[in-house]
Amino acid sequence: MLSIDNLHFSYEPGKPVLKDISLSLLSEEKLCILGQSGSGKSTLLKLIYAELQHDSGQIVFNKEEIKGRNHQLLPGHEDMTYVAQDFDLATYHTVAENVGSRISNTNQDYKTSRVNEVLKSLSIYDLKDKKPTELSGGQKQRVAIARAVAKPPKLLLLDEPFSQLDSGLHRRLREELFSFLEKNKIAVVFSSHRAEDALGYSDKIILLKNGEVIQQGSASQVYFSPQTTYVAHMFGLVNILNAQEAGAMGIERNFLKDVVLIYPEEISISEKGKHSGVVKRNRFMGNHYEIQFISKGKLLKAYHTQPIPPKERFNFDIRNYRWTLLDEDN
Ligand SMILES: Nc1ncnc2c1ncn2[C@@H]1O[C@H](COP(=O)(O)OP(=O)(O)OP(=O)(O)O)[C@@H](O)[C@H]1O
Repeated sequence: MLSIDNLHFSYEPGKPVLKDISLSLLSEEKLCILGQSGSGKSTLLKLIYAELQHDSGQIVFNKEEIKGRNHQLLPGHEDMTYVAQDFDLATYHTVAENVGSRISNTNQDYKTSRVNEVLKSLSIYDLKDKKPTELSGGQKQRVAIARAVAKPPKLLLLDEPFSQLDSGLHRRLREELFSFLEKNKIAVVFSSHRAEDALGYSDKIILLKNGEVIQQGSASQVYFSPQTTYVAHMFGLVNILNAQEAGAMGIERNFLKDVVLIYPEEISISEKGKHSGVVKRNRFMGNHYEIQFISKGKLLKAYHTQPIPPKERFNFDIRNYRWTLLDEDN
């Protein structure tokens, strides 16, 4: 349904912001553009929506080329909706009016029931008679998303859809929104700087750094085979061992790669483990403890169900690891 080939874009001549971007998306698929602030996520979404004009490359949506802002009177496409970071709600209209604004008035009963269904699905039914000025940032964000899906598009573009929400509400809305999109068969391209959004909620991830795709694939491909330490660090805590430290752990050298990467959950603490370590400190993380320990002179981190007293010696096994390339930024 969407394919992008060799896309290049710059806001100012000679200062490329997106370089050689290629990706594809099938109907009903979910794609996450993952990257740190300034990596080019919003710019890529704006190009797909033809809010900007790409310098070269091709964007095809539903077999139609999106030629860019200079080639169409208004941005967008009838089968695509876009929720920007500024929401752009109509201030003098109620939440229900905003959400219904893209649904035709020809069948009022349908319109009312569809608006109510969407408001309930996104837990904002109670806000239906309020005006946007009476809402918090997170509530406005949900109203903007509700408006974008009330008349179901084939493709929804979401720029950092959970940025305004605290973590509890973020998890709840994320679950509600993605269930709604799946039920309504709506494909989505969304941007996030948070890897946990990408992991559980996308079929594909593209990882942007300084305007370039540094890796793309399914969530598990990217998680388990990160091409660089930068990619791995996007997913949180990792242990990185240089060749010498890896050798001391009995891990065979891979001469094409720089370092060994081990996720904390890949270290299992057990009496019969073939390595040993001494506990430096424990961190309580709610449903587990992060055990920081020294083994062969290297500080490592593992997860465990219980704390282990500092200075205590224990045994562990490394269940999985992979060699990868060192990225100087991480
Ligand atoms: N209107 C503009 N004019 C010039 N440069 C811009 C403009 N908008 C963004 N940029 C630059 O383009 C680069 C990519 O910005 P973009 O907003 O796409 O990144 P992002 O990954 O979405 O960041 P964030 O997560 O902070 O929104 C940044 O270096 C930014 O400073």
